[in-house]
Amino acid sequence: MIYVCRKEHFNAAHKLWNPTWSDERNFEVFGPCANVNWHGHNFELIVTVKGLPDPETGFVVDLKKLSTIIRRLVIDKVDHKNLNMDVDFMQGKLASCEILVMEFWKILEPAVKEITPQGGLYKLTLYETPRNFVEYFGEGI
Ligand SMILES: Nc1nc2c(c(=O)[nH]1)N=C([C@H](O)[C@H](O)COP(=O)(O)OP(=O)(O)OP(=O)(O)O)CN2
Repeated sequence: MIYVCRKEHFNAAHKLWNPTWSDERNFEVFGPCANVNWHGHNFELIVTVKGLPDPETGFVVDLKKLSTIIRRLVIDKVDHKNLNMDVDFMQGKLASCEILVMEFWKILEPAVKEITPQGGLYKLTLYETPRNFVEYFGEGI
């Protein structure tokens, strides 16, 4: 098996806030990430596709097609947006990296399968800052 990766970029605003908690509890748990007037990040999303190379193209997946799918289905919906307010699939959800990457998986997995007959989506890696990142393998959905 070969693992093929495509990295995309977006920037977005959010705040970490649990609406069932008091303001005090939110500030205590989330600190500056609960800033009422939001804060922003330069996110990096790495999509890893697993599969076997097609004997006629040598490709596990056409990276141009993969990039187009990621941009159309995910990046265009979150880039320069407020994740709490503007993004349909994040409505009513906590805007952490963990929740975000699980929602990305639900959207991308079927679309990646369509262009990767001999494989499929293997891993999503989401960098929120250069030092904070999460990895997701599609478990528990
Ligand atoms: N498990 C999670 N923990 C945290 C998340 C998250 O999504 N999942 N998010 C945040 C904040 O939104 C943000 O990432 C915090 O940024 P910051 O503390 O500034 O992190 P940096 O890497 O930029 O800065 P350091 O100085 O290296 O801490 C918090 N936790």
